[in-house]
Amino acid sequence: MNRAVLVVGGGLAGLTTALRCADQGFEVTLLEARPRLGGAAGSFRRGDLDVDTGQHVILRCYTAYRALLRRFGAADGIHVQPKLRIPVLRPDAPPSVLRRWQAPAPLHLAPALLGYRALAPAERLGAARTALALRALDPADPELDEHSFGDWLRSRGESARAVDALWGLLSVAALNAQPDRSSLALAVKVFRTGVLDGTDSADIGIPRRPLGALHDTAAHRALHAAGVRVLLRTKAVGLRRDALGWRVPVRGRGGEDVLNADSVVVAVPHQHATALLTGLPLPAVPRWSGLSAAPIVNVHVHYDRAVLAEPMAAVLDSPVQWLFDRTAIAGARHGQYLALSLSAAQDLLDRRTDELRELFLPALRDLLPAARRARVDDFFVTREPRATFDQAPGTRAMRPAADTGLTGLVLAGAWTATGWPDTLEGAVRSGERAARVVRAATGDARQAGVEVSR
Ligand SMILES: Cc1cc2nc3c(=O)[nH]c(=O)nc-3n(C[C@H](O)[C@H](O)[C@H](O)COP(=O)(O)OP(=O)(O)OC[C@H]3O[C@@H](n4cnc5c(N)ncnc54)[C@H](O)[C@@H]3O)c2cc1C
Repeated sequence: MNRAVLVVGGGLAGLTTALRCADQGFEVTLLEARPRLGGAAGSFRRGDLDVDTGQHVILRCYTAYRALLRRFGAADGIHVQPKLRIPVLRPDAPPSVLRRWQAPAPLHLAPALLGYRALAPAERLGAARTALALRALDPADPELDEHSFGDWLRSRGESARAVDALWGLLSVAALNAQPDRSSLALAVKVFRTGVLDGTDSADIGIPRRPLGALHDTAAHRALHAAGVRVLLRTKAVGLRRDALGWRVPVRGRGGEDVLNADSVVVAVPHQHATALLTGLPLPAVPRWSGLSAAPIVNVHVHYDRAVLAEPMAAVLDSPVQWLFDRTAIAGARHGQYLALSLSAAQDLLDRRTDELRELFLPALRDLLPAARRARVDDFFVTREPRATFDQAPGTRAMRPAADTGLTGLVLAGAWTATGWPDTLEGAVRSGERAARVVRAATGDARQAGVEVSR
């Protein structure tokens, strides 16, 4: 068996690939261009605060991601609520709560839909009917990916209010796109796997430690224990093959070098993969070059006192979308530190911090009476212009398989063809798949359980 595997990219996809390949007996080197592991799901320090590059939320149905955290010895780093409960705030209106029952699916959602005060009673009944129709759709049906979620909802008779205040409330956060810009196939995946098919699938998990503690510190320990060599601040700048295997020129703190490997797993975002693989005969590259990116903006507000009584809340009829209390997670020593997660944030990305301050502080005062009397001690903004790929109709055909068709060259990443949206769960599943392809191509394909082209 050819033993040396090089994994390029230390996000969740690369971390998973590296661990799985090491478990299979390969000699694994993991390259990461940044000084830390975790990719899009990391943290940085600002004064006394540990700030996540973007607030992340998981669902109980993220089984692969949660298994990876267990492998990191960090399963307690996420608190999963015992039963789905989402407070929904509106300015000048009493809050609603979306919650589930302990009943067989889809009955578990009856109270959430029928008691949801943000919709009129007829809209709630309509939404219950739409949920049943959605449950009959197959997310793997390629035809669904040709349509937008918004068009499909309207074809079912959903009102603009229901699209916005119920379906969009969840799908914008899950797909980082408005319903009219979201692939119906991916929306079906989100609502079936994430909400409708299992009683407890949608129970929400929120990190109770900074993402860096989970995906960098704890990941390093697991990689070390598995014998993976980790090279940080080391960027792959090309890729070529000769008779002896793959050659990967890299640039790092020590200057330039060329690393050799029998297999290379490219686990970098799609734009980087395109640049890295230029010149190789890969028919999938022109297809995935059609993928574009969508931004997420986080607005961070540190108040001198508590203003939000919930660990998190969704918001309607306001520029605020979702609110998270990050005080304890970030190690804030006083007051309350909130993060506002703003998905599909194309309109906010280029606005100056003082403009966002003028927009969001009054919006928070409208939602949270205690914020009207509170002093703002810190206000800052984090912007991720390429947070996810743009999960629009037609993107299914652009997402490549792990197996590139070139022996020993494998793809991973949340943007590859996982069937999942661009999420932590998709990233981890892509890494698992990539490790199976590496093994199949170099060793016992039958045992790996995958088909590989040669
Ligand atoms: C603000 C924000 C909020 C999000 N919220 C959620 C959420 O709530 N729930 C959820 O499930 N998902 C969420 N996501 C999506 C989730 O973070 C991603 O799907 C996932 O982290 C992607 O992992 P990945 O390994 O595929 O890619 P990445 O995390 O992008 O990792 C790729 C790595 O490759 C490295 N790299 C790139 N080029 C090179 C090179 N040439 N050489 C070496 N290294 C290289 C990069 O530095 C990076 O570390 C969010 C993302 C963002 C940005």
